[in-house]
Amino acid sequence: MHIVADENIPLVDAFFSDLGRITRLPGRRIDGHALQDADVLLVRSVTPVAAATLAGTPVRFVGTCTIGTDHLDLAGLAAAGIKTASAPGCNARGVVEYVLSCLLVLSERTGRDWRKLTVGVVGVGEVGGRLVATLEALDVHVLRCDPPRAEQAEQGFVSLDELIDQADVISLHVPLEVTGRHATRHLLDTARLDRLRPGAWLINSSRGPVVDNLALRQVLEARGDLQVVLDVWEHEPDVDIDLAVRCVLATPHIAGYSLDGKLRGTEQIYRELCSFLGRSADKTLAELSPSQGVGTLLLDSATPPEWVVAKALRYVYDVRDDDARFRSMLVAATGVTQRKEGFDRLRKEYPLRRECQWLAVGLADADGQPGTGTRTGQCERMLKAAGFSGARRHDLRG
Ligand SMILES: NC(=O)C1=CN([C@@H]2O[C@H](COP(=O)(O)OP(=O)(O)OC[C@H]3O[C@@H](n4cnc5c(N)ncnc54)[C@H](O)[C@@H]3O)[C@@H](O)[C@H]2O)C=CC1
Ligand SMILES: O=C(O)C(=O)[C@H](O)COP(=O)(O)O
Repeated sequence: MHIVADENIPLVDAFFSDLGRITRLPGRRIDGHALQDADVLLVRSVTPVAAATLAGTPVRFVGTCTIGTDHLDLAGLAAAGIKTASAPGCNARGVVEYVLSCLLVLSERTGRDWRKLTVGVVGVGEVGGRLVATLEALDVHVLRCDPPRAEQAEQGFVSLDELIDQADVISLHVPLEVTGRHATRHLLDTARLDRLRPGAWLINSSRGPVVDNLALRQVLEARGDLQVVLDVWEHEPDVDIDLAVRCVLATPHIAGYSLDGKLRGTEQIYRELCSFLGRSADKTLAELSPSQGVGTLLLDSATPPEWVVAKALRYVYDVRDDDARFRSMLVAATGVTQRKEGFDRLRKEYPLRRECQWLAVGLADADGQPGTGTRTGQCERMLKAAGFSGARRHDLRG
């Protein structure tokens, strides 16, 4: 069996080499020509796959090691008898940590405490659902908007227009759907962007075209009060530089780029392929992936819990690093080609990032003894709510 795989799928050899011969290619260079004798195609989000691309090739299975599937023509591939698989939820936690980091930075920049704001989450699936759960566990007031779920008679949702009227912060987590009753392309158009509350924060880490980028640039030119964070862009990797400079934070589609998230994506597609082939999936991520955490961070259990949580979050992931790298690439690039290459390079060479679960947070008092008292309890509770499952009272005396 011949497997053609995007070169940016980690552990592809470890998982798939027993199943067949693997050819690794840059995702944007995978086309019909490269698949002439391929049986299996493993992609990431940058490779559009239509039935026409695979016509005349032996490909019978297409797996994307991502959550999003908008780059796959699912209906066309199914009609052509080609099995498709994706990796639901694989990097959802990374996106939640990205959004939490953005909230910390926006708080610092505006002087508004994010925990006292109303956060509107649009799209309450794998990512949005985890974000809602985390924010609510941190006692943040959340509004949920998900018309497809609301239509299933589920309770607790508001319409998008109600959310826009009431939310101080809007975070988008919908799939990109170009057609249909719940289409999301340009879900935020000029009319809705104009109606954002004064000083609203908008975070888009879903897909670029969910926000009309030209309209957003024009609205930002007129409204300096809005605080916008974009991780995803219309026409990626060709980023509108005039829009990027108007964003408080701008990053190159890396919200979900924890190593853990990428590895889970590889494992999920390995399992899907084994099931398609009728083979048992005998390899596991637990055996193949790095098992070590990112160390221990000692924090003073007598300091306010929100400081403790902010410090631990910054230690694990700080979106300002990605923002700085992206901006310096945009400034250094001369012309569109270099900007596009720079966008892809930042993603390909993305630094090691682990998730909060891997950081052991030790809570000790100023004398190095395990924290006691109400505040330590609050710190522990908030750390666990934020995802630091390894938070403990720590004794420095050994
Ligand atoms: N920037 C990044 O690195 C990443 C981006 N993503 C993007 O985030 C998207 C969401 O991911 P998941 O939560 O895992 O997807 P999901 O499919 O689990 O959840 C999406 C939710 O959006 C809802 N929805 C659909 N149309 C809607 C509409 N018009 N208005 C409001 N809600 C609507 C659905 O009912 C569903 O509950 C992905 O499709 C992908 O495009 C995902 C992972 C990483
Ligand atoms: O999983 C998704 O959906 C994402 O948006 C991924 O973060 C995309 O990563 P790449 O596939 O573009 O590496």
